[in-house]
Amino acid sequence: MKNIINIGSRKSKLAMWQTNTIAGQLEAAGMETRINSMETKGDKILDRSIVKIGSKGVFTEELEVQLATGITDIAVHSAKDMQSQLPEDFELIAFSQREKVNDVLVSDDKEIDLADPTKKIRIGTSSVRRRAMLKQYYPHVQAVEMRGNLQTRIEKMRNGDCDALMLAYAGVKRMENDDMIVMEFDTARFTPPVGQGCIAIEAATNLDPARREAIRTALNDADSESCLLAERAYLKKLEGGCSIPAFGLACLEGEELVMRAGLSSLDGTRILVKEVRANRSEAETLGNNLGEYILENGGREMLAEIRRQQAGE
Ligand SMILES: NCc1[nH]cc(CCC(=O)O)c1CC(=O)O
Repeated sequence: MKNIINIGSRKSKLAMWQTNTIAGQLEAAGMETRINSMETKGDKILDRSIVKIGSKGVFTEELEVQLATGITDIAVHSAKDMQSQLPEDFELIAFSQREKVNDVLVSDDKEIDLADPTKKIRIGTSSVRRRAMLKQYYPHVQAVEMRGNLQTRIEKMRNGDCDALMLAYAGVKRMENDDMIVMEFDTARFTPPVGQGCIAIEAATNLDPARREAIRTALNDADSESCLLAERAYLKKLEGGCSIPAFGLACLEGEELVMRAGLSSLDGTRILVKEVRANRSEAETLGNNLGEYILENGGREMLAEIRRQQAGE
């Protein structure tokens, strides 16, 4: 019995899908698992945007308490929901193989066409990045604030709150709503946020090293890890989490990492973007340098303005 891996997870349907997938991989590697699911602060507060709830790690804090006390060995997260700087004594020990990373438009109206400026289309999203990019590339489209899980959002859309939803393909696919996808956004203009499509495994740094290694061997995808190290180094340089409209995507071309990342102003009128390449062994340096470049070329001022605007909201 003592070799059971205890896994912490949020209770949402997407979180449980991801956790069950991870548990399945551990079981396939010969380990026994037990899932300990809970509602976090971020799941309970649905009437305010994440920016306004204010505290960092609203989806992770309570899971980290369980890791620190040894109630759980690992916690399963969407990589993109993780802060770039984890609290001391915690680390990400594995990254899953990645799902398709792009955003999609979900609607009951198959005829919806964002490119037609005569149509008044309202798109539900709570993401500042998606809001800014929509303003940039489809200025006639209206973004409306929309939180809650995928099922809630689809319900709100059907109640008339909006005409379509902009979401990560990964979540839509995992919830088996991919039959409602009416458009796929290209990653060159709509570059996804750092970590999209990837599941990250968090542990306390005091986790038994043999357990840590066994878990990592069963779960870690080396290609995913290279990309995520670059992307997370970028976000860390910007001192960002999911509340700033930063974006970053690294892909492997052979042994070379190609990374495209940037930052948008909240109103979507300005977008900074840069693409760089390096050998995958330089993943973190690549992300860090790209962050430095963005900061030095207008990003620092843009970030300061974003933080002022968000503080005033
Ligand atoms: N922000 C919430 C969130 N966190 C992870 C996913 C989807 C799965 C993923 O991108 O890994 C979503 C939904 C969305 O943004 O549409």
